[in-house]
Amino acid sequence: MSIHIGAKEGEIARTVLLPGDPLRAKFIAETFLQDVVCYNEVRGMFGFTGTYQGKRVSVQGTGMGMPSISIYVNELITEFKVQNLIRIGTCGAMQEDIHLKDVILAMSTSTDSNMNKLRFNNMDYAPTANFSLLMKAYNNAQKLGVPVRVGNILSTDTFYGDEPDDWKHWAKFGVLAVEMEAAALYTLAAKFNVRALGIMTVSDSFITHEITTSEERQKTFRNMIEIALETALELED
Ligand SMILES: O=P(O)(O)O[C@H]1O[C@H](CO)[C@@H](O)[C@H]1O
Ligand SMILES: O=c1cc[nH]c(=O)[nH]1
Repeated sequence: MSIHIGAKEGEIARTVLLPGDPLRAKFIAETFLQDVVCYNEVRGMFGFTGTYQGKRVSVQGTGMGMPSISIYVNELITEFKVQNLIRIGTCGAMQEDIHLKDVILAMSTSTDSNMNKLRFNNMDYAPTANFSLLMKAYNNAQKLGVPVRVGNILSTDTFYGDEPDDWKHWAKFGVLAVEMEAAALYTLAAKFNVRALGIMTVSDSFITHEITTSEERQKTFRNMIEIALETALELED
């Protein structure tokens, strides 16, 4: 048991899927896993362990933003010995050729957060996905027939920015989409020498101002979740 996760020793699998929304964790556990046990309800941040095609997998909500995910990731790694962390989130598209419901594998993350500036004495660190996880996820997406984009994303501290055009600067430099957690996840995974990857589904577009309906979200989240679970099958404990 850790401060924010009420699981007992051994109740969390070595591979954990990390949605921001704890209700997405519940949906995934109920829809995709067998023999499910809910190991955490602290703060309503549900965590479940079950099996997918016989493989033990956990799914843990992280909340929104880098301070929140950092708490869960720290505890999952240091207290529960988690080795593989796969974020499954939503993001906003910042390029014209990225559309609603597209799936993005975040190879690297830019950020406007100060967390790593503090950590690295005001110098820049480049949070990067684990290549083995990235390659496995890419190959599984191909096998499942799900087209994916691979590239740099933005992890922001501000869902509601002050200036409506702030995102355009990142877009000009090829950043694909924006979310709010991957930079912290990748940094902590590197710090503790474990593996991390972010898989994101586009839920809205900064270009067209379209947003997905809840039905569309549910259906397309399936693609991202299946990529993550098929990847989990290939990982050693
Ligand atoms: O859908 P999730 O995983 O929560 O991810 C995205 O959605 C939230 C903002 O609405 C942020 O957490 C952002 O990263
Ligand atoms: O952080 C996020 C997530 C989804 N869409 C956005 O625009 N931002």
